[in-house]
Amino acid sequence: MSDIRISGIDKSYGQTQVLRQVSLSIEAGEFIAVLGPSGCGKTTLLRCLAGFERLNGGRIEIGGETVSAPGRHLAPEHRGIGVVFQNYALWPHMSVAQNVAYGLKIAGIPRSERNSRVSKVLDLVELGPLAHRRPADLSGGQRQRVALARCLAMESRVVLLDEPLANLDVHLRGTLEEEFAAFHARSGATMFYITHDQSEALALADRVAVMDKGRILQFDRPEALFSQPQSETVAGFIGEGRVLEAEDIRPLGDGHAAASVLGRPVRLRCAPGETARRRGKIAFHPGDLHLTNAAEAIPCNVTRATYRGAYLRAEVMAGPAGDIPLSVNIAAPAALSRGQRISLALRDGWVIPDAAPSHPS
Ligand SMILES: Nc1ncnc2c1ncn2[C@@H]1O[C@H](COP(=O)(O)OP(=O)(O)OP(=O)(O)O)[C@@H](O)[C@H]1O
Repeated sequence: MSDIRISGIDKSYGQTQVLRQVSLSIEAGEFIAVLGPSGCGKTTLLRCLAGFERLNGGRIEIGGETVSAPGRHLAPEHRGIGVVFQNYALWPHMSVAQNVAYGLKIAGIPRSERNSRVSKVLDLVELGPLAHRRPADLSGGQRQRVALARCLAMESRVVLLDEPLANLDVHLRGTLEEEFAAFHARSGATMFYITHDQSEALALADRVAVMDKGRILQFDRPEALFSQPQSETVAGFIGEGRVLEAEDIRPLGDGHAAASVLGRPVRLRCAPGETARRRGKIAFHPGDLHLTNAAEAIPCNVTRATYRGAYLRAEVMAGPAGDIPLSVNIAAPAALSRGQRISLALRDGWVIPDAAPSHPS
C-alpha cells in the first residue's frame, strides 16, 4: 500500500524557513493536488517527499515505511516514487524507448523483461510508433507522455508531478489533463500533483491541499474548498471567491444561519458547530448574486459590464454607501450599462468558521 503520511515537517534553507509544520495524510491510490502561489513552498514539499531534500524536523512515511525523519533518510531511488518534472528531464541523446528503459536497466531488470515492459507502456501512452525518436523530435505533449511512460514502466506506486502543464498551450493542457486522469485510473498509483493553477487542481484531484507561506491552510475535496472554505485566504483564493463582513450571525440549527450583509437580511450556510456572533466573515462567489426587484435587495451602481457569451459580467459598487466593489454574472440575454442602478440579492454564502483549524486530515 502506498499511502503517504507527512507529519509536522519543517524545512529551512539557511535562515529562510520554507515549510512550517506541514502535515498531510494521503490514502493509497488517491490523486491529490497541492495548490498555492509562486514561492509558497510547493516544490520544496515535493523534493522532501521524493528524498532530494533532508528535513529539519518531522517525518514522512510511504506505505508504512519511514523514509524521512530525524536520523533517517532513504535515498530517492529506494522510495518507489516516479517524478514527472516540468521540463520532463528526458535524456536528449537517448530514444524514447531508451529513456523509458533506462530506470529499469539501472534497477537491474533483465533485457527481455525490460523490452517487453517498455513496449507495453509505450503502447499504453500511444507512443509505440515513435519509440525510436529522440526527445528533440517530439512535441511537448509527447515528451510529457514519455515521462509518464517511464513512471508506468517502473511500476511506481507514487507519482509526483511538478507543474507538468506549465509552458503548454491551452489545447494541449486539456488533452494532458485527460491523460493524467487516464494514467491514474489505469495505474492506481498515488498521485501528488503540484500546481499554481486552481482549475487544474480542482479538475484533477480527489483532494486539494491549499498552501500559503509554507503552511497547509486546508486539505479538502474541491467542492468543500469552493463552498466551505475554512479561512479568508482559502475563500479568496478559490473560484473568484469574495469575502465580506456580516453582522448579527444567528445559526438556525439546520446548517444555515440568518445574518445581515451590507445592511440586508440574508440566509447563509454554516458549520454545524457555529455559534451566534455579532460579527464574522462570509464567503461567496459571483454566481451567488442575482438581479432582483425584491425590496430587501442590495442597491448597486454598475461601473462596468462585459459581454462574456453565456452571461454578462458586471462590476458594481454596492451597499448603503456605494463603496463595496462586487462582481456578478448575469445570465444572457441581459443589457446593463455603466451608471445603471440595479438591485442584487445574495442567495448563497458560507459563514467562515471563527477559529479555523489549520486543516482536517
Ligand atoms: N535551494 C534553495 N536555497 C535557498 N532557498 C530556496 C531553495 N529552494 C527554494 N528556496 C526558496 O524557498 C521558497 C519556496 O520555494 P519553492 O520552489 O518550494 O516554491 P514554489 O511554491 O514551488 O514556487 P514556484 O511555483 O514559483 O515554483 C522560495 O522563497 C525559494 O526562493
